[in-house]
Amino acid sequence: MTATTAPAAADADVVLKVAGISKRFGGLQALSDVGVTIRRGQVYGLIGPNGAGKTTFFNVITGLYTPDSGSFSLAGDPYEPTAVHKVAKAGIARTFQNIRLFAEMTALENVMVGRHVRTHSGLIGAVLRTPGFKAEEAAIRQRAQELLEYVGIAKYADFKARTLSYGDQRRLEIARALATDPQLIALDEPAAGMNATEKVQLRELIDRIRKDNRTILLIEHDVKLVMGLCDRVTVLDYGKQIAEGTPAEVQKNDKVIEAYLGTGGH
Ligand SMILES: Nc1ncnc2c1ncn2[C@@H]1O[C@H](COP(=O)(O)OP(=O)(O)OP(=O)(O)O)[C@@H](O)[C@H]1O
Repeated sequence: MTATTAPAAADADVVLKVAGISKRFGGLQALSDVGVTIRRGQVYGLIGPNGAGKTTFFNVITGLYTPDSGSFSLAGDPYEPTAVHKVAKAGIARTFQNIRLFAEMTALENVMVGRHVRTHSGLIGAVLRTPGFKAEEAAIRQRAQELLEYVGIAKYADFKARTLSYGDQRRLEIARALATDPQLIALDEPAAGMNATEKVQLRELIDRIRKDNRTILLIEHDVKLVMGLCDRVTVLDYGKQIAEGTPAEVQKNDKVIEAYLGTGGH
């Protein structure tokens, strides 16, 4: 391979590339020049002590916060993370630390809402119930049902979201995110509040999503889960990226030990 073709080939499987992200809240520099490169099929972890900037980073790349600086590309195309719906359309789906489902809608309907990001009939079609809308709606319903099966909660399809257990609500959020056919699925503390059995099941699900060649960005406080699951990890501390590498590499990093692991975890 020649030197000129190598960079292009090396970048061909890059899903998310962000560089130079900075974000200040008043006098607080929440992110300073943070960048990540995430490749297709990777589970990429973002860890760091409380207040390190993980959620801010997530919020910036998913359009909730406007960064002060930074460049963004998704599957080789630049994207502007200026609004949540634009980011979803561009191909990043996310879940939230505090689950955000439509509590009074059924599990199936929650996933169908996610699918609507990729539909065409729009609001007018929905109101007039045009034939095109009805056919599309049937396809959406079927795909939503398949996704509930995929995450293991098909039997709750007709249950209101609020009646599902905590672990199942998190699975439902993942199904809804997958319904958008994302290039990247960003999971914000998916294991928070889960018991040991639920964590094992979550790990299996994330592994399965990866094997299906999806790409995952993960914020997680459970260091064991992150280290066992992720291909690469970035460690933030006070808004700065203090380490990047494989789990084995970052675990050995002195700055990480001092800033994070050495404190006994958070
Ligand atoms: N909207 C905001 N306005 C002002 N300050 C904010 C805002 N969001 C976050 N911060 C501050 O930015 C810093 C980084 O917070 P962030 O929530 O990103 O950290 P984190 O790593 O996700 O923490 P945790 O693990 O506790 O969720 C913190 O000092 C926080 O208080």
